[in-house]
Amino acid sequence: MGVALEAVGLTKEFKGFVAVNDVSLAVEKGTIHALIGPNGAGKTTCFNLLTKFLQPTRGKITYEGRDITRMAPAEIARLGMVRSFQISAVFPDLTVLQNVRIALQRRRGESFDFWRSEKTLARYDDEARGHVAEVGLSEFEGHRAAELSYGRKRALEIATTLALEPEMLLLDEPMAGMAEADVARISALIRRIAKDRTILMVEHNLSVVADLSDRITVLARGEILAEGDYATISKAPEVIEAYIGAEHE
Ligand SMILES: Nc1ncnc2c1ncn2[C@@H]1O[C@H](COP(=O)(O)OP(=O)(O)OP(=O)(O)O)[C@@H](O)[C@H]1O
Repeated sequence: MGVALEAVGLTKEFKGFVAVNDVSLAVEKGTIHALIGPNGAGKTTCFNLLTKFLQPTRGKITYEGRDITRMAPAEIARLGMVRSFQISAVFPDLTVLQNVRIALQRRRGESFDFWRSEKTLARYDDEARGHVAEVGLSEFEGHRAAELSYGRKRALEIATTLALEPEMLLLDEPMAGMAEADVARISALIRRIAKDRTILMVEHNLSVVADLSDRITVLARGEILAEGDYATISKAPEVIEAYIGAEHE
């Protein structure tokens, strides 16, 4: 299928402290790739580098073969690589459908004064309903976002991200703060949206990682410790040691 996102020699130093050290990884198109590791491993820093929220000290990042190392997050979003939950703000007082409609409007680069013309916006409704259905929120389309359960808010955030028509989604701990029932629902949702998209996620919940990921990169102390499918990495002695060691730190 080919590579969607690739990092070569990615390094980030904070005042001499090396948070990410010479990390190279390739996310294959059409796969779910997870970035895991014990606390302080450098996952968030690495994720912020890949999504261009941080500038690397050294290294190169390419998306679909294009050098994106110096690009801004908005530029790479236009190329089809979108980070969820940060870019797509949810407006609590607007309904589910209105929130997705606004995201559609933003994608088209149209004016943001959505309150003026209900008529103009009505033509987005069909498309918005499609995204709402894709994340399983159809019966809530008229509910204010603020009224939704935590898990459904996350589903709405994903819907607003899908409105940007990403080919690749970067998910930052999609299961964080989720109740057990929501974990199952969001997992199913991620699997569904991954059918024709590429996904890279940082996730702490290892059973979710085991369940969803085609490939996993394990970081520890800023470096890649192991890479492979879950069966492979969960058996690797260095991975077991890093997780156990981290518990005792
Ligand atoms: N802006 C910063 N300035 C200085 N040090 C930083 C900065 N951001 C991160 N670090 C350090 O880099 C290391 C890696 O942090 P990072 O947040 O990337 O790890 P993580 O794997 O995401 O951890 P966690 O699972 O606990 O969120 C940590 O030691 C952290 O203190």
